[in-house]
This record gives sequence, C-alpha cells and structure tokens, in this order.
Amino acid sequence: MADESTTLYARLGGYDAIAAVADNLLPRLASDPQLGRFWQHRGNDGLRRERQLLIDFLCAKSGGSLYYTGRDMFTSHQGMRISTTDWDAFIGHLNATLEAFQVPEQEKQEVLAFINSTKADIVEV
Ligand code: HEM
Repeated sequence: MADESTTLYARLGGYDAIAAVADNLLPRLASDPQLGRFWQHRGNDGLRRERQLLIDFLCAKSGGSLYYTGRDMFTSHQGMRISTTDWDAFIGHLNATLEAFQVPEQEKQEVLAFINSTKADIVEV
C-alpha cells in the first residue's frame, strides 16, 4: 500500500520523474490532431518556457520544495477557448503517459484528481 504520509511528489519519484512525465506528455498533445492547434506557430523558447512552468507547477502542487513562478491556470488559459472535448483528449493523453511510466493506481488517481481540480479554470466552452 502507498505510504500516504509521503508527498505525492516523492511517491512519483521527484523532480526528474515529473520532468520525464512532462516530456512524454507535451509531444503527445502537440501531435494530436484536435489539440495540435494550441501549439502551432509557437517559438522554441516559448515552448521551453511552457515545459519548465508545467514541471514547476506539477512539482510545487504535489508537495515538492519548489516555488511556482508562472501564472495561475485561469489567467494562462483564458481566451484559448478550450472545450470539454479538448479537455477529454488531454486527459486521454495524460492517462497514456501515466500508463507508459507504470505509475501505480493510487498515485495515478491522485494525479488525475489534482488535474481535474484545475478543469473549471481551464475549460471555457
Ligand atoms: C486541453 C487542455 C490544455 C491545453 C490545450 C493547454 C494549452 C496551453 C498552452 C497553449 C499554453 C501556453 C500559453 C502561453 O504561452 O501563453 C499553456 C500554458 C500552461 N499550461 Fe496548459 N493547457 C491545457 C491544460 C493544462 C493543465 C491541465 C495544466 C496543469 C495542471 C496546464 C498547465 C499549464 C501551465 C503551468 C502553463 C504555463 C503558465 C504560464 O505561462 O505562466 N495546462 N497551456
């Protein structure tokens, strides 16, 4: 059984494991026919910045000793017109990534619950 007294950050494997999750997930999103539009015509440095902020956000929110300097989820996605079907596609890719790393069921559920807690701030249409 998972040790619930340890942070999710530690149980996921810390910074490097979370960075590896981001590096697996982001190309899946960018190459998805439905979601790809959000990453079209983005400069390389903007993509690097977004990757780093995603890692920082996930590390900070899962209990890592890191300070997230990015914008909140509402501010950073407002105006993109992200729909519920976009959201479902995102969750499908996230599930595939968590499967690829064989993240245990308990931790997988905690990650999904946290991501779902951001949905109301991100989905607009
Ligand atoms: C369908 C779902 C999503 C889409 C299409 C999407 C798309 C994007 C795009 C295009 C950016 C870059 C914005 C910019 O540079 O101005 C961005 C930024 C970001 N996203 Fe998402 N996103 C989604 C869901 C999420 C979720 C679920 C999380 C975290 C739990 C997240 C975390 C972030 C973070 C941390 C940033 C950077 C914030 C900043 O620039 O300060 N996104 N997202």
